[in-house]
Amino acid sequence: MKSLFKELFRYGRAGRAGALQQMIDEAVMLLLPVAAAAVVLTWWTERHWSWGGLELIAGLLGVTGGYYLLPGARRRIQEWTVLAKREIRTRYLRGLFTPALVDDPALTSHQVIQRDLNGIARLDSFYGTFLPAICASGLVYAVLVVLAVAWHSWVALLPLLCMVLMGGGMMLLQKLSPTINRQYMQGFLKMGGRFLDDLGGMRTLVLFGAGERSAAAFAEDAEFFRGKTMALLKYQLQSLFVLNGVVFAGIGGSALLLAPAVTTGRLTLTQAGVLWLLLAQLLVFERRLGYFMHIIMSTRPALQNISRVISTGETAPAGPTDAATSAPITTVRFQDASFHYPDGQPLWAHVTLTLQPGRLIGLVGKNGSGKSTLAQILRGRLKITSGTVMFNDETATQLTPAEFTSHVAYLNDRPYLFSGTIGENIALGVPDQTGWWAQVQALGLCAFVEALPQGLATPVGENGRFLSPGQRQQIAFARLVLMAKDVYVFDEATANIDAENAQIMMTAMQRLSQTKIVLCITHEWQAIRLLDQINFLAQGRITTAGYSELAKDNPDFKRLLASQQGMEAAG
Ligand SMILES: Nc1ncnc2c1ncn2[C@@H]1O[C@H](COP(=O)(O)OP(=O)(O)OP(=O)(O)O)[C@@H](O)[C@H]1O
Repeated sequence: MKSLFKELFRYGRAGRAGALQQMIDEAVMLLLPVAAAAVVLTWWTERHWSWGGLELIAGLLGVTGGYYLLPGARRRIQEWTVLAKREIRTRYLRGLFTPALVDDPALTSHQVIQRDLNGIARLDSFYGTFLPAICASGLVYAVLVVLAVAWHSWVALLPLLCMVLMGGGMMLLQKLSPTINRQYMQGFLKMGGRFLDDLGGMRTLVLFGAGERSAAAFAEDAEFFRGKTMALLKYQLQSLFVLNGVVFAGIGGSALLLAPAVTTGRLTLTQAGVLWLLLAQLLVFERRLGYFMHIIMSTRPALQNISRVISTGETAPAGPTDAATSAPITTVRFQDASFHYPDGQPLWAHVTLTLQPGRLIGLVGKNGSGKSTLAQILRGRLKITSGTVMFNDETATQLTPAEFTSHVAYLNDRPYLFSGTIGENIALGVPDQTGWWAQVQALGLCAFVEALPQGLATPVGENGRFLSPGQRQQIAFARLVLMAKDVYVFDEATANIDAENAQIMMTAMQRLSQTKIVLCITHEWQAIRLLDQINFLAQGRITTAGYSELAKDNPDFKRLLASQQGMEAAG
């Protein structure tokens, strides 16, 4: 928690000094009513004006009046808050786009929006409440201690006692808090995730007449969230009850304790009044701090995540193009490699295969045999559980996520297109905007663009919905080729597109494989036929051979082909 506060304090540096000035000034202002009370009490008990008190009031008014005459004096805490939040948001968003976090399961869009960006918005309480309250209570407590020592009173110990009582009460309640906060956040994220999902798939819901079922599921999530919100509110009210109870007991109790000191003459009424007012102010600030701790506990998961994303962003290179790119990868070798998911049986074992440019290499196997898992290992997203994977002379474990991103390109059957034009989508990552179209044409990709009236300037619509799936795939393929990677992994990239487009894609893969490592993962008969070398994955083992050899000798391969041909014949 301490390091979290330290980290928050370092943001918005340009506005920090000004904000601290305003905090100190506001804290000093708190002494004004105390000085005024001292003057009034002196006049009431001794029938003369306390000139010292009046001078103090004049001095305080002078200092604070002078400060407030400065332009923007009252807005400095607010300005710092805005600056710090802006910096945190910028660093967080930059961190989100580091290669290491691109596929982080804790950073889905609704988690980013609901938990983290919302968490940043709630940081107002840190800059605008917590720090001013710390500053004010520090000053008031220092004055209280000095006066209590000078007047031989022990009341300066009372705020410490109250703090212990508040802390104890809060700690007891906070034993419950992690569970309550976690469940509340889970409910919030689940409901938000379903909302975004339903919004994205609204047409599908309508088409399948599943709107009512989905509404019922949403209502269930909303009810869960409502229950957890009520639990959180109850817990917050209980905390407030503890905080208020201690504050009021402290204020009332201190008055009762100071009264005998006045009656026995150990303190004058003015001294007792001054001590009591300082105590009351201090306790009110302690209450504010207690409540702040409460808010910070509920924002903690977001803050921890924000801090993780920011530090990953700061330590990793800003993007794939900035990554330390070593020599091009010309060989990838799996040597006696095995893999299993933490909760599963071995998926495949003792795999040995070599990937090099010069021929189109395939990875073939039936659904669930572990092909995509192997692709994730090639991308550095997963690690094998035994054996070795070598990229040139380096083991996969030596490569950083950024290096994987800079060397390995991946395309599955669900690429994302942006709402701009075809040209903008293809040239998305191209720094030099000239000459790229010729590269695309050389692979035989995107020839359909020539027949479009607007050519490359044709809008693609939201996620490419004005285009056919095959056209979308070609654009995504071309976009990757222009990034000039060394290893290309096509994971079922020709699934779900028509035969003509699939043929174009396969031809482009063949051409690309002359200079780059290309691995085509597929279980489609039409695509399998075009592979130069097939790594066939069945029963957890890989057999490497050509098409005709496998089709002749391997019963599992024959079965896969037969079922594929059957399915394709059935349409
Ligand atoms: N993160 C995961 N945790 C546990 N098991 C997983 C995980 N991802 C995949 N699996 C399981 O591993 C097995 C292999 O999955 P994988 O996606 O690699 O197969 P595949 O051959 O690519 O299948 P398909 O052809 O359907 O894409 C499946 O049984 C799958 O359920």
